[in-house]
Amino acid sequence: MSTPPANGSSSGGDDATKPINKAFSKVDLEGHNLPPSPAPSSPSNGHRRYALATELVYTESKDQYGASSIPIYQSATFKQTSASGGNEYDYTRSGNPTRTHLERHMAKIMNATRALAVGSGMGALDVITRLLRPGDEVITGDDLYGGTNRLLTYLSSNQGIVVHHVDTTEVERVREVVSDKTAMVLLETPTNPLIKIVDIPGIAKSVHDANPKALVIVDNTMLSPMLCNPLELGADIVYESGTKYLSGHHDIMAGIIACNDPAIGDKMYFTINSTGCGLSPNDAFLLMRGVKTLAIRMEKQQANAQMIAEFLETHGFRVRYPGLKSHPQYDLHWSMARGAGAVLSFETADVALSERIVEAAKLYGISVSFGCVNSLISMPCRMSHASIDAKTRKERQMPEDIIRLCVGIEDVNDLIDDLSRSLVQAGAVTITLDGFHAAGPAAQLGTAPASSDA
Ligand SMILES: Cc1ncc(COP(=O)(O)O)c(C=O)c1O
Ligand SMILES: N[C@@H](CCSC[C@H](N)C(=O)O)C(=O)O
Repeated sequence: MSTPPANGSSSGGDDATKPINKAFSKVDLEGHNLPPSPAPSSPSNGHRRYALATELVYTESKDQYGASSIPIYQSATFKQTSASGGNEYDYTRSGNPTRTHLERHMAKIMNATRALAVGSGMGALDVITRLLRPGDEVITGDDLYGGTNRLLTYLSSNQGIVVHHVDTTEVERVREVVSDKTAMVLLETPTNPLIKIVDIPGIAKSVHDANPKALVIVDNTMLSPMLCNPLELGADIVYESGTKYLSGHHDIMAGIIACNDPAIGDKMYFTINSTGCGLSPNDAFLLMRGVKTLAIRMEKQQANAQMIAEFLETHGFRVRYPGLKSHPQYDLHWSMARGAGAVLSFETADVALSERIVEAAKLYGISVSFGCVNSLISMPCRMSHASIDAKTRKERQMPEDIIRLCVGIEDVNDLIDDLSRSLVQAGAVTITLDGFHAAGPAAQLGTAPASSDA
Protein backbone atom coordinates (compact mmCIF):
# COMPACT_ATOMS: atom_id res chain seq x y z
CA MET A 1 0.00 0.00 0.00
CA SER A 2 1.08 1.18 0.48
CA THR A 3 -0.45 -0.39 3.34
CA PRO A 4 -0.91 2.12 6.14
CA PRO A 5 0.64 1.16 9.46
CA ALA A 6 -1.54 -0.45 12.10
CA ASN A 7 -1.40 2.40 14.53
CA GLY A 8 -0.29 5.07 12.23
CA SER A 9 -1.62 7.84 10.14
CA SER A 10 -1.25 8.01 6.44
CA SER A 11 -0.88 11.73 6.69
CA GLY A 12 1.37 12.99 9.20
CA GLY A 13 4.63 14.41 10.21
CA ASP A 14 8.14 14.00 8.97
CA ASP A 15 9.20 11.40 11.51
CA ALA A 16 8.39 7.89 10.39
CA THR A 17 8.76 6.54 13.91
CA LYS A 18 6.32 9.00 15.55
CA PRO A 19 2.98 7.49 16.63
CA ILE A 20 0.28 8.92 14.43
CA ASN A 21 -3.42 9.29 14.79
CA LYS A 22 -5.23 7.55 12.00
CA ALA A 23 -5.70 4.00 13.20
CA PHE A 24 -6.39 0.99 11.06
CA SER A 25 -8.43 -0.73 13.69
CA LYS A 26 -8.92 -3.94 11.74
CA VAL A 27 -5.54 -5.50 12.19
CA ASP A 28 -5.41 -8.83 10.43
CA LEU A 29 -6.48 -11.88 12.45
CA GLU A 30 -2.95 -13.21 12.30
CA GLY A 31 -1.60 -9.92 13.61
CA HIS A 32 -0.31 -8.43 10.36
CA ASN A 33 -0.57 -4.69 10.24
CA LEU A 34 -2.36 -4.61 6.91
CA PRO A 35 -5.83 -3.18 6.34
CA PRO A 36 -8.48 -5.43 4.81
CA SER A 37 -8.90 -5.79 1.08
CA PRO A 38 -12.16 -6.83 -0.63
CA ALA A 39 -10.76 -10.25 -1.35
CA PRO A 40 -8.05 -10.74 1.22
CA SER A 41 -5.18 -12.99 0.43
CA SER A 42 -3.73 -13.69 3.84
CA PRO A 43 -0.04 -13.24 4.46
CA SER A 44 1.58 -16.21 6.09
CA ASN A 45 2.82 -16.28 9.64
CA GLY A 46 6.18 -17.79 8.79
CA HIS A 47 4.89 -20.81 6.91
CA ARG A 48 2.96 -21.38 3.71
CA ARG A 49 -0.17 -23.47 3.80
CA TYR A 50 0.09 -25.03 0.33
CA ALA A 51 2.84 -25.60 -2.18
CA LEU A 52 4.03 -22.34 -3.72
CA ALA A 53 2.47 -23.07 -7.14
CA THR A 54 -0.90 -23.41 -5.38
CA GLU A 55 -0.48 -20.34 -3.20
CA LEU A 56 0.38 -18.27 -6.29
CA VAL A 57 -3.13 -18.76 -7.68
CA TYR A 58 -5.09 -19.19 -4.47
CA THR A 59 -6.82 -16.18 -2.91
CA GLU A 60 -9.67 -16.11 -0.41
CA SER A 61 -12.55 -14.13 -1.85
CA LYS A 62 -14.67 -11.89 0.29
CA ASP A 63 -15.76 -9.61 -2.53
CA GLN A 64 -19.38 -8.49 -2.21
CA TYR A 65 -20.23 -10.00 -5.61
CA GLY A 66 -17.84 -12.94 -5.31
CA ALA A 67 -15.50 -11.51 -7.97
CA SER A 68 -12.87 -14.13 -8.80
CA SER A 69 -10.21 -11.57 -9.56
CA ILE A 70 -9.55 -8.46 -7.53
CA PRO A 71 -11.51 -5.47 -8.85
CA ILE A 72 -9.50 -2.44 -9.99
CA TYR A 73 -10.34 0.33 -7.52
CA GLN A 74 -9.60 3.08 -10.01
CA SER A 75 -10.33 5.85 -7.58
CA ALA A 76 -8.01 8.50 -6.16
CA THR A 77 -10.25 9.20 -3.19
CA PHE A 78 -12.51 7.23 -0.86
CA LYS A 79 -15.56 8.79 0.80
CA GLN A 80 -15.64 8.73 4.57
CA THR A 81 -18.58 7.79 6.78
CA SER A 82 -18.02 10.57 9.28
CA ALA A 83 -16.54 14.03 9.39
CA SER A 84 -13.55 12.73 11.31
CA GLY A 85 -12.61 10.33 8.53
CA GLY A 86 -10.89 7.20 9.77
CA ASN A 87 -12.10 4.68 7.16
CA GLU A 88 -9.59 2.09 5.93
CA TYR A 89 -8.86 4.06 2.76
CA ASP A 90 -8.96 7.77 2.12
CA TYR A 91 -6.56 8.47 -0.77
CA THR A 92 -4.83 6.10 -3.20
CA ARG A 93 -1.34 7.45 -2.52
CA SER A 94 -1.88 6.35 1.08
CA GLY A 95 -3.62 3.09 0.31
CA ASN A 96 -5.80 1.40 -2.28
CA PRO A 97 -7.70 -1.90 -1.95
CA THR A 98 -6.32 -3.36 -5.20
CA ARG A 99 -2.77 -2.57 -4.10
CA THR A 100 -3.42 -3.95 -0.62
CA HIS A 101 -4.72 -7.18 -2.09
CA LEU A 102 -1.54 -7.58 -4.13
CA GLU A 103 0.62 -6.71 -1.12
CA ARG A 104 -1.10 -9.27 1.07
CA HIS A 105 -0.70 -11.87 -1.66
CA MET A 106 3.00 -11.10 -2.11
CA ALA A 107 3.60 -11.18 1.66
CA LYS A 108 2.12 -14.68 1.67
CA ILE A 109 4.17 -15.82 -1.35
CA MET A 110 7.39 -14.36 0.04
CA ASN A 111 6.80 -15.64 3.58
CA ALA A 112 6.92 -12.09 4.89
CA THR A 113 4.74 -10.24 7.33
CA ARG A 114 4.82 -7.11 5.20
CA ALA A 115 5.02 -6.51 1.47
CA LEU A 116 4.87 -3.17 -0.30
CA ALA A 117 4.17 -2.57 -3.98
CA VAL A 118 5.73 0.39 -5.77
CA GLY A 119 6.11 1.70 -9.30
CA SER A 120 9.32 -0.08 -10.34
CA GLY A 121 12.23 -2.17 -9.09
CA MET A 122 14.36 0.96 -8.85
CA GLY A 123 11.51 2.64 -6.96
CA ALA A 124 11.75 -0.25 -4.49
CA LEU A 125 15.48 0.30 -4.01
CA ASP A 126 14.88 4.03 -3.63
CA VAL A 127 12.38 3.36 -0.81
CA ILE A 128 14.83 0.97 0.88
CA THR A 129 17.82 3.31 0.62
CA ARG A 130 15.81 6.14 2.21
CA LEU A 131 16.37 4.22 5.44
CA LEU A 132 19.98 5.44 5.18
CA ARG A 133 21.38 8.53 6.89
CA PRO A 134 24.37 10.64 5.76
CA GLY A 135 27.58 8.94 6.91
CA ASP A 136 26.07 5.45 6.68
CA GLU A 137 28.01 2.85 4.74
CA VAL A 138 26.66 0.40 2.18
CA ILE A 139 28.54 -2.69 1.06
CA THR A 140 27.59 -4.13 -2.30
CA GLY A 141 28.89 -6.19 -5.19
CA ASP A 142 31.19 -5.45 -8.09
CA ASP A 143 28.77 -6.98 -10.59
CA LEU A 144 25.46 -5.21 -10.22
CA TYR A 145 22.53 -4.26 -12.39
CA GLY A 146 23.46 -0.91 -14.05
CA GLY A 147 20.51 0.98 -12.58
CA THR A 148 21.38 -0.18 -9.06
CA ASN A 149 24.95 0.93 -9.59
CA ARG A 150 23.66 4.31 -10.83
CA LEU A 151 21.44 4.90 -7.78
CA LEU A 152 24.23 3.91 -5.38
CA THR A 153 26.65 6.22 -7.20
CA TYR A 154 24.11 9.05 -6.86
CA LEU A 155 23.75 8.38 -3.12
CA SER A 156 27.50 8.38 -2.67
CA SER A 157 27.99 11.59 -4.71
CA ASN A 158 25.03 13.54 -3.33
CA GLN A 159 23.74 12.13 -0.07
CA GLY A 160 26.85 11.45 2.00
CA ILE A 161 26.52 7.67 1.81
CA VAL A 162 29.76 5.69 1.58
CA VAL A 163 29.46 2.80 -0.89
CA HIS A 164 31.96 -0.08 -0.93
CA HIS A 165 31.95 -2.33 -4.01
CA VAL A 166 33.56 -5.67 -3.22
CA ASP A 167 33.53 -9.15 -4.69
CA THR A 168 30.45 -10.50 -2.91
CA THR A 169 31.18 -14.03 -4.12
CA GLU A 170 33.69 -14.13 -1.23
CA VAL A 171 32.09 -13.87 2.23
CA GLU A 172 35.45 -12.74 3.63
CA ARG A 173 35.67 -9.74 1.20
CA VAL A 174 32.35 -8.50 2.61
CA ARG A 175 33.33 -9.21 6.22
CA GLU A 176 36.57 -7.20 5.82
CA VAL A 177 34.63 -3.96 5.21
CA VAL A 178 31.83 -4.37 7.76
CA SER A 179 32.10 -1.77 10.52
CA ASP A 180 29.79 -0.09 13.01
CA LYS A 181 28.98 2.37 10.21
CA THR A 182 27.67 -0.37 7.95
CA ALA A 183 23.94 0.22 7.57
CA MET A 184 23.24 -2.03 4.59
CA VAL A 185 24.74 -4.90 2.65
CA LEU A 186 23.08 -5.10 -0.75
CA LEU A 187 23.33 -8.37 -2.66
CA GLU A 188 22.25 -9.70 -6.05
CA THR A 189 22.39 -13.39 -6.92
CA PRO A 190 22.86 -14.59 -9.61
CA THR A 191 24.46 -11.31 -10.55
CA ASN A 192 23.31 -9.50 -13.66
CA PRO A 193 24.91 -10.12 -16.18
CA LEU A 194 27.94 -12.18 -15.09
CA ILE A 195 25.79 -14.78 -13.31
CA LYS A 196 28.02 -14.95 -10.25
CA ILE A 197 26.52 -16.58 -7.17
CA VAL A 198 26.50 -14.93 -3.75
CA ASP A 199 26.31 -16.90 -0.50
CA ILE A 200 23.30 -15.20 1.15
CA PRO A 201 23.30 -17.24 4.41
CA GLY A 202 27.09 -17.00 4.77
CA ILE A 203 27.12 -13.23 4.26
CA ALA A 204 24.01 -12.62 6.39
CA LYS A 205 25.53 -14.51 9.32
CA SER A 206 28.93 -12.90 9.01
CA VAL A 207 27.46 -9.37 8.70
CA HIS A 208 24.94 -9.80 11.52
CA ASP A 209 27.63 -11.26 13.81
CA ALA A 210 29.87 -8.28 13.16
CA ASN A 211 27.15 -5.60 13.25
CA PRO A 212 23.65 -6.73 14.32
CA LYS A 213 22.17 -3.40 13.17
CA ALA A 214 23.31 -3.79 9.56
CA LEU A 215 20.50 -4.74 7.20
CA VAL A 216 21.11 -7.43 4.60
CA ILE A 217 19.11 -6.56 1.49
CA VAL A 218 18.72 -8.98 -1.42
CA ASP A 219 17.60 -8.12 -4.94
CA ASN A 220 15.81 -11.35 -5.90
CA THR A 221 14.78 -10.22 -9.40
CA MET A 222 16.88 -12.85 -11.21
CA LEU A 223 15.16 -15.78 -9.46
CA SER A 224 11.74 -14.59 -8.23
CA PRO A 225 10.08 -16.05 -5.12
CA MET A 226 9.38 -19.18 -7.16
CA LEU A 227 13.05 -20.15 -7.03
CA CYS A 228 14.46 -18.47 -3.96
CA ASN A 229 13.33 -16.80 -0.77
CA PRO A 230 16.17 -14.70 0.63
CA LEU A 231 14.16 -13.90 3.80
CA GLU A 232 14.48 -17.60 4.69
CA LEU A 233 18.24 -17.42 4.07
CA GLY A 234 18.92 -14.62 6.56
CA ALA A 235 18.11 -11.47 4.59
CA ASP A 236 16.30 -8.62 6.36
CA ILE A 237 14.68 -7.09 3.30
CA VAL A 238 14.11 -8.56 -0.15
CA TYR A 239 13.02 -6.63 -3.21
CA GLU A 240 12.28 -7.48 -6.79
CA SER A 241 11.57 -5.76 -10.03
CA GLY A 242 7.98 -6.82 -10.69
CA THR A 243 8.62 -5.73 -14.27
CA LYS A 244 10.35 -9.10 -14.79
CA TYR A 245 9.19 -12.62 -13.82
CA LEU A 246 6.46 -11.55 -11.40
CA SER A 247 4.39 -9.87 -14.12
CA GLY A 248 5.94 -11.89 -16.95
CA HIS A 249 4.64 -10.07 -20.00
CA HIS A 250 6.65 -6.86 -20.15
CA ASP A 251 3.50 -4.80 -20.02
CA ILE A 252 4.00 -3.04 -16.67
CA MET A 253 6.70 -1.59 -14.43
CA ALA A 254 6.50 -2.59 -10.77
CA GLY A 255 8.57 -3.23 -7.66
CA ILE A 256 7.89 -5.36 -4.60
CA ILE A 257 9.57 -5.04 -1.19
CA ALA A 258 9.13 -7.62 1.59
CA CYS A 259 10.37 -7.77 5.18
CA ASN A 260 9.50 -9.26 8.56
CA ASP A 261 10.35 -6.38 10.88
CA PRO A 262 7.20 -4.26 11.44
CA ALA A 263 9.19 -1.13 12.30
CA ILE A 264 11.14 -1.32 9.05
CA GLY A 265 7.90 -2.01 7.16
CA ASP A 266 6.30 1.08 8.69
CA LYS A 267 9.29 3.27 7.83
CA MET A 268 9.20 2.13 4.20
CA TYR A 269 5.43 2.66 4.05
CA PHE A 270 6.01 6.19 5.38
CA THR A 271 8.33 6.88 2.43
CA ILE A 272 5.86 5.42 -0.07
CA ASN A 273 3.03 7.55 1.27
CA SER A 274 5.25 10.63 1.49
CA THR A 275 6.71 10.35 -1.99
CA GLY A 276 3.72 8.85 -3.79
CA CYS A 277 5.52 5.93 -5.41
CA GLY A 278 2.93 3.25 -4.56
CA LEU A 279 1.89 1.01 -7.44
CA SER A 280 -1.20 2.24 -9.34
CA PRO A 281 -4.44 0.20 -8.99
CA ASN A 282 -4.36 -0.84 -12.64
CA ASP A 283 -0.76 -2.05 -12.47
CA ALA A 284 -1.46 -3.77 -9.14
CA PHE A 285 -4.24 -5.68 -10.90
CA LEU A 286 -1.95 -6.65 -13.80
CA LEU A 287 0.84 -7.72 -11.45
CA MET A 288 -1.62 -9.82 -9.43
CA ARG A 289 -2.75 -11.50 -12.65
CA GLY A 290 0.82 -12.12 -13.76
CA VAL A 291 1.90 -13.62 -10.44
CA LYS A 292 -0.73 -16.34 -10.77
CA THR A 293 1.09 -17.87 -13.76
CA LEU A 294 4.61 -17.46 -12.34
CA ALA A 295 5.11 -21.17 -11.59
CA ILE A 296 4.16 -22.46 -15.01
CA ARG A 297 6.03 -19.71 -16.85
CA MET A 298 9.18 -20.17 -14.79
CA GLU A 299 9.10 -23.94 -15.21
CA LYS A 300 8.97 -23.64 -19.01
CA GLN A 301 11.41 -20.72 -19.21
CA GLN A 302 14.10 -22.42 -17.17
CA ALA A 303 13.66 -25.77 -18.95
CA ASN A 304 14.21 -23.91 -22.25
CA ALA A 305 17.16 -21.98 -20.77
CA GLN A 306 18.80 -25.21 -19.61
CA MET A 307 18.60 -26.72 -23.11
CA ILE A 308 19.94 -23.57 -24.74
CA ALA A 309 22.80 -23.32 -22.23
CA GLU A 310 23.73 -26.96 -22.89
CA PHE A 311 23.45 -26.39 -26.65
CA LEU A 312 25.87 -23.44 -26.53
CA GLU A 313 28.28 -25.19 -24.19
CA THR A 314 28.42 -28.41 -26.22
CA HIS A 315 29.13 -26.29 -29.31
CA GLY A 316 32.19 -24.81 -27.67
CA PHE A 317 31.04 -21.49 -26.18
CA ARG A 318 31.80 -20.27 -22.69
CA VAL A 319 28.41 -20.09 -21.04
CA ARG A 320 27.46 -18.66 -17.65
CA TYR A 321 24.37 -20.36 -16.25
CA PRO A 322 23.87 -21.90 -12.80
CA GLY A 323 22.04 -24.87 -14.33
CA LEU A 324 25.34 -26.04 -15.88
CA LYS A 325 27.60 -28.25 -13.78
CA SER A 326 30.52 -26.26 -15.19
CA HIS A 327 29.35 -23.19 -13.29
CA PRO A 328 32.06 -22.72 -10.63
CA GLN A 329 29.45 -22.08 -7.93
CA TYR A 330 26.92 -24.68 -9.02
CA ASP A 331 26.68 -26.29 -5.56
CA LEU A 332 26.36 -22.96 -3.76
CA HIS A 333 23.55 -21.87 -6.07
CA TRP A 334 21.58 -25.08 -5.58
CA SER A 335 22.03 -24.89 -1.81
CA MET A 336 19.95 -21.69 -1.87
CA ALA A 337 17.69 -21.95 -4.91
CA ARG A 338 15.05 -24.26 -6.35
CA GLY A 339 16.00 -23.59 -9.97
CA ALA A 340 18.51 -21.88 -12.22
CA GLY A 341 16.26 -19.20 -13.70
CA ALA A 342 16.11 -18.28 -17.36
CA VAL A 343 18.93 -15.75 -17.84
CA LEU A 344 22.26 -16.90 -19.22
CA SER A 345 25.18 -15.23 -20.88
CA PHE A 346 27.85 -16.36 -23.28
CA GLU A 347 30.95 -14.88 -24.80
CA THR A 348 32.48 -14.61 -28.25
CA ALA A 349 35.67 -12.64 -27.41
CA ASP A 350 34.77 -10.28 -30.27
CA VAL A 351 32.39 -7.31 -29.85
CA ALA A 352 31.62 -7.01 -33.59
CA LEU A 353 30.88 -10.73 -33.78
CA SER A 354 28.52 -10.46 -30.81
CA GLU A 355 26.74 -7.58 -32.50
CA ARG A 356 26.26 -9.65 -35.64
CA ILE A 357 24.83 -12.56 -33.61
CA VAL A 358 22.42 -10.30 -31.75
CA GLU A 359 21.28 -8.56 -34.93
CA ALA A 360 20.83 -11.87 -36.81
CA ALA A 361 18.39 -13.26 -34.22
CA LYS A 362 14.71 -13.18 -35.19
CA LEU A 363 12.84 -14.96 -32.40
CA TYR A 364 14.86 -13.26 -29.68
CA GLY A 365 13.90 -9.59 -29.45
CA ILE A 366 16.82 -7.20 -29.07
CA SER A 367 15.72 -5.76 -25.77
CA VAL A 368 16.72 -5.02 -22.21
CA SER A 369 14.95 -6.72 -19.33
CA PHE A 370 14.14 -10.38 -18.70
CA GLY A 371 11.52 -12.62 -17.18
CA CYS A 372 9.10 -12.14 -20.07
CA VAL A 373 7.24 -14.89 -21.96
CA ASN A 374 9.17 -13.81 -25.08
CA SER A 375 12.86 -14.56 -25.48
CA LEU A 376 15.26 -11.63 -25.57
CA ILE A 377 18.86 -11.10 -26.60
CA SER A 378 21.09 -8.19 -25.63
CA MET A 379 24.62 -6.91 -25.17
CA PRO A 380 24.61 -5.72 -21.53
CA CYS A 381 27.62 -3.41 -21.90
CA ARG A 382 25.77 -1.48 -24.62
CA MET A 383 22.30 -1.74 -23.17
CA SER A 384 21.23 -2.64 -19.60
CA HIS A 385 24.64 -1.86 -18.09
CA ALA A 386 25.64 1.07 -20.31
CA SER A 387 25.17 3.39 -17.33
CA ILE A 388 28.31 1.81 -15.80
CA ASP A 389 31.18 3.67 -17.45
CA ALA A 390 33.63 1.74 -19.65
CA LYS A 391 36.52 2.17 -17.19
CA THR A 392 34.48 0.71 -14.30
CA ARG A 393 33.21 -2.12 -16.53
CA LYS A 394 36.82 -2.96 -17.34
CA GLU A 395 37.88 -2.86 -13.69
CA ARG A 396 34.97 -5.18 -12.90
CA GLN A 397 36.03 -7.55 -15.70
CA MET A 398 32.79 -7.28 -17.65
CA PRO A 399 33.51 -8.65 -21.12
CA GLU A 400 32.32 -6.04 -23.65
CA ASP A 401 31.35 -8.85 -26.02
CA ILE A 402 29.12 -10.66 -23.52
CA ILE A 403 25.69 -11.63 -24.91
CA ARG A 404 22.78 -12.12 -22.53
CA LEU A 405 19.90 -14.41 -23.42
CA CYS A 406 16.65 -14.12 -21.47
CA VAL A 407 14.69 -17.19 -22.37
CA GLY A 408 10.94 -17.25 -22.84
CA ILE A 409 8.26 -19.91 -23.22
CA GLU A 410 8.49 -20.51 -26.98
CA ASP A 411 9.12 -23.97 -28.42
CA VAL A 412 12.73 -24.72 -27.51
CA ASN A 413 13.57 -26.27 -30.89
CA ASP A 414 12.55 -23.04 -32.60
CA LEU A 415 14.74 -21.10 -30.16
CA ILE A 416 17.73 -23.36 -30.77
CA ASP A 417 17.21 -23.24 -34.55
CA ASP A 418 17.06 -19.44 -34.48
CA LEU A 419 20.22 -19.24 -32.36
CA SER A 420 22.04 -21.75 -34.62
CA ARG A 421 21.12 -19.74 -37.70
CA SER A 422 22.28 -16.50 -36.02
CA LEU A 423 25.62 -18.06 -35.04
CA VAL A 424 26.17 -19.36 -38.57
CA GLN A 425 25.04 -16.12 -40.25
CA ALA A 426 27.30 -14.06 -37.97
CA GLY A 427 30.31 -16.28 -38.70
CA ALA A 428 30.65 -17.37 -35.07
CA VAL A 429 31.09 -21.06 -35.83
CA THR A 430 33.13 -23.39 -37.99
CA ILE A 431 30.94 -25.83 -39.91
CA THR A 432 32.20 -29.37 -40.41
CA LEU A 433 30.63 -32.62 -41.60
CA ASP A 434 29.87 -33.40 -37.95
CA GLY A 435 28.03 -30.14 -37.24
CA PHE A 436 29.46 -26.85 -36.05
CA HIS A 437 31.66 -25.54 -33.28
CA ALA A 438 32.60 -22.13 -31.89
CA ALA A 439 35.25 -20.56 -34.12
CA GLY A 440 38.39 -18.58 -33.25
CA PRO A 441 38.86 -16.89 -29.86
CA ALA A 442 35.35 -17.87 -28.69
CA ALA A 443 36.45 -21.52 -28.86
CA GLN A 444 39.48 -20.77 -26.65
CA LEU A 445 37.18 -19.24 -24.01
CA GLY A 446 34.88 -22.24 -24.23
CA THR A 447 37.67 -24.65 -23.39
CA ALA A 448 39.08 -22.51 -20.57
CA PRO A 449 37.69 -23.39 -17.14
CA ALA A 450 35.14 -20.80 -16.13
CA SER A 451 36.24 -18.92 -13.06
CA SER A 452 33.99 -17.17 -10.61
CA ASP A 453 35.92 -13.94 -10.78
CA ALA A 454 36.40 -13.60 -14.51
C1 LIG B 1 18.53 -7.25 -11.06
C2 LIG B 1 17.65 -6.03 -11.27
N1 LIG B 1 17.22 -5.35 -10.21
C3 LIG B 1 16.44 -4.28 -10.34
C4 LIG B 1 16.06 -3.81 -11.58
C5 LIG B 1 15.23 -2.57 -11.65
O1 LIG B 1 13.89 -2.87 -11.99
P1 LIG B 1 12.93 -1.87 -12.75
O2 LIG B 1 13.38 -1.80 -14.17
O3 LIG B 1 11.58 -2.48 -12.58
O4 LIG B 1 13.07 -0.55 -12.11
C6 LIG B 1 16.50 -4.48 -12.73
C7 LIG B 1 16.15 -4.06 -14.10
O5 LIG B 1 15.69 -3.05 -14.44
C8 LIG B 1 17.32 -5.63 -12.56
O6 LIG B 1 17.79 -6.29 -13.61
N1 LIG C 1 17.70 2.39 -20.09
C1 LIG C 1 17.45 1.62 -18.90
C2 LIG C 1 17.96 0.24 -19.06
C3 LIG C 1 17.10 -0.73 -18.35
S1 LIG C 1 17.85 -2.31 -18.14
C4 LIG C 1 16.55 -3.31 -17.58
C5 LIG C 1 16.93 -4.60 -16.92
N2 LIG C 1 17.26 -4.43 -15.56
C6 LIG C 1 18.00 -5.38 -17.57
O1 LIG C 1 18.95 -5.82 -16.91
O2 LIG C 1 17.90 -5.63 -18.77
C7 LIG C 1 18.16 2.29 -17.75
O3 LIG C 1 18.94 3.22 -17.99
O4 LIG C 1 17.93 1.96 -16.60
